Amino acid sequence: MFYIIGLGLCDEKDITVRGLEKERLEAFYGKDLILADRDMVETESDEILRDADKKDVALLVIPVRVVHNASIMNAIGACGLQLYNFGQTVSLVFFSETWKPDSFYDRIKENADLGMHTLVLLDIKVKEQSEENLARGRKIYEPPRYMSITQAVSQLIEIEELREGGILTPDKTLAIAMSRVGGSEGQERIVSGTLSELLSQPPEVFGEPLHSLVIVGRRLHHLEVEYAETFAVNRESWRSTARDVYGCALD
Ligand SMILES: C[S@@+](CC[C@H](N)C(=O)[O-])C[C@H]1O[C@@H](n2cnc3c(N)ncnc32)[C@H](O)[C@@H]1O
Repeated sequence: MFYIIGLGLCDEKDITVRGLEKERLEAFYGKDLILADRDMVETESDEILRDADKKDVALLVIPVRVVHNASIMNAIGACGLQLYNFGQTVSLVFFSETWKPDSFYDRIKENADLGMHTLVLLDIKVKEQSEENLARGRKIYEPPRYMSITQAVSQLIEIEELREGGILTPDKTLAIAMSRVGGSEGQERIVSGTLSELLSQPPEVFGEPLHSLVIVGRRLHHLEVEYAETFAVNRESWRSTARDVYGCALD
């Protein structure tokens, strides 16, 4: 008996299918298992059925319901900045000697021109193969790497120096570093300051990965300043930058 399992997403090469392991499915349904994604079931199942002996084939569709997850895209509101005032989210990838993609800068600039905050997601490298292992087809993976806040801020400043758009000025641009937002007791860290203040902090200040960074936009309400001030490296400079550089009306 052949079974065609129709799921929203699945990949015959990958043993994990939406949390169901192929082996477990096989143990349950028997060895002759064909995994098919929904499109395949809809468009190619006839072909699969033709290939097999029709009387021995059953199409089994497992109903899937999407449960929407919590996301950093809204959890970021924990920093005190108004979610309505965020612009486009950007991703910052690990720079190498030869590869320094900087298109994120244009997006931050577009947000900055509208006075909007920018959520910067930091690169993570998990289950990466070295070029050699990849070329030789060896399934040996490098240790996981997570971009730190210090590295992210350095990369932002490096590109600012190249592009000179005046949007990521070390002593004048406010930012909020966040890690393990929504994590269990004592894991979440939120640290606010100018880019140069964040850059001068020792790594332990930012806690364990995952990390994200928010670049504060000019459309800054005094309540946002006051809330995020509770996380400031230096409350006085946080307030004075918000007042003098961002033009925020503070007492
Ligand atoms: C590839 S993105 C995936 C985002 C995920 N799909 C979500 O919506 O939360 C991974 C990046 O999101 C950010 N991130 C995810 N969870 C986070 C958390 N709890 N705290 C801080 N940053 C987080 C980090 O920048 C991390 O490197």
